[in-house]
Amino acid sequence: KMTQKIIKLTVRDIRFPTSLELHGSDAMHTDPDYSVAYVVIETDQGMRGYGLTFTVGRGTEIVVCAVEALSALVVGKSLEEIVSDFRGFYRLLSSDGQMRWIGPEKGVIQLATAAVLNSVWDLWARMEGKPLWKLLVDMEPRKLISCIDFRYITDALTEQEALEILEKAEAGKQQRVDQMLKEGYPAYTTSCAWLGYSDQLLKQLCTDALSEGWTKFKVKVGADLEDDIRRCSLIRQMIGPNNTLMIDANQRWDVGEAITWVTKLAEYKPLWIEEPTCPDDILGHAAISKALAPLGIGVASGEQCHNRVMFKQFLQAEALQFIQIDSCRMGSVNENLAVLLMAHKFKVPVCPHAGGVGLCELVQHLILFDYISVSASLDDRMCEFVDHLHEHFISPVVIKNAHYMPPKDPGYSCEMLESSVQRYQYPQGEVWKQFKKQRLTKVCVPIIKY
Ligand SMILES: C[C@H](O)[C@@H](O)CC(=O)C(=O)O
Ligand SMILES: [Mg+2]
Repeated sequence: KMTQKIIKLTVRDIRFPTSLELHGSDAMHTDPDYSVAYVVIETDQGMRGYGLTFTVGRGTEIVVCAVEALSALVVGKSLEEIVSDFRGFYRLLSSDGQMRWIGPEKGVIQLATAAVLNSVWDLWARMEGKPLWKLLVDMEPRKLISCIDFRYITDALTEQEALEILEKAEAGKQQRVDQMLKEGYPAYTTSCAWLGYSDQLLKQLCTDALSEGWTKFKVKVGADLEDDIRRCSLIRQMIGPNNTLMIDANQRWDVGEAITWVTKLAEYKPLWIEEPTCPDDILGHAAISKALAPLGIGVASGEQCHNRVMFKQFLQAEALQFIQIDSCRMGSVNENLAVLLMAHKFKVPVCPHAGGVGLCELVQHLILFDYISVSASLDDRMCEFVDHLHEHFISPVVIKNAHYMPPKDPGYSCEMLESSVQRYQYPQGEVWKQFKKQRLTKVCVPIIKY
């Protein structure tokens, strides 16, 4: 099976008009249309692998172009060739002598790398007949290590150290698999409190979430302090003192501003402030972490952290207390493995970013692997959940009692319903043609203040 050659790669621009109802809105992304560059690879024997990367609307066409530019590096290869030297293949994609100039390993080209490699991992897991998390959990530590590009991170984590972490976690692995199959992985919800939601909607969604068993909630902040105080106070009252609250500013502030603003929200006892400032400002995050530590508030970031080298520095600078990996921002599973192992060495809990479209479906595999094969701990750990657009996936996430239940279907859970792909393809899908016809260029209610 593994000798099958990949003979075709297609990529499509799929957009969902989520901005109409301000789903996903935050202080910086006021009108996101949750979207994906959706990749399908096909072998000479008709097997398919599915992959995607997430975007928020305009610009997806640029990611599609970048995927097309990478496709020549994949088409013609057999899965055997790829996975027998996955590190080499990762490098081929991320360090192509000409294309690396438009990165390297960041921005659009890294999103495209993620989409392509996600489809390769999906194909591999399908060929093995396992969900991706199980493929990873069953893999020999040495084989896992051979998928990681350690270039630029050996000052923080050597191959030998990574191997030792994985070998040490072999003990008790089966028990943790059984536990996950029974209980699932703990999750928190961001669905109640997008920035553009009214107080009434927030209350309704929070009431529903509490009745469904959610105990951890994230609220968007950062556009207007008075609004933040009102919303945080409302949600804290609703969830009570013992449930967990997190706040997310999506990069809105300068460093000093972040410290003063969050100090004013401290009485609502947030566990973390997420993305307080520019996602590239490592020393800024370190300063914020230091200033907020006496208030018991940690700093979380990662959804726009573009590669392992950035995460390495955040860890070295003690700039984050929660690491938020993302399945579609960095170089797929390969690069996420490096970050999970570094986070473990630096003793920083991983709480993945999910939501968007497809991000929950994908990242659940990585966090299950983290618990079973790396961290062996659930302390201070939880995976984000957002309740949008799961109906477009062939194997949507299963949430039970606020926990992710491990996926059972083979693959990386990336495959979308072909009917959804056709309907939402931009701009030719029926949904977008309809908007054009009605000249309804998606008018958003401007309730977000600047
Ligand atoms: C634009 C996205 O919805 C973003 O707000 C998501 C996010 O920050 C999160 O889920 O965390
Ligand atoms: Mg966020």
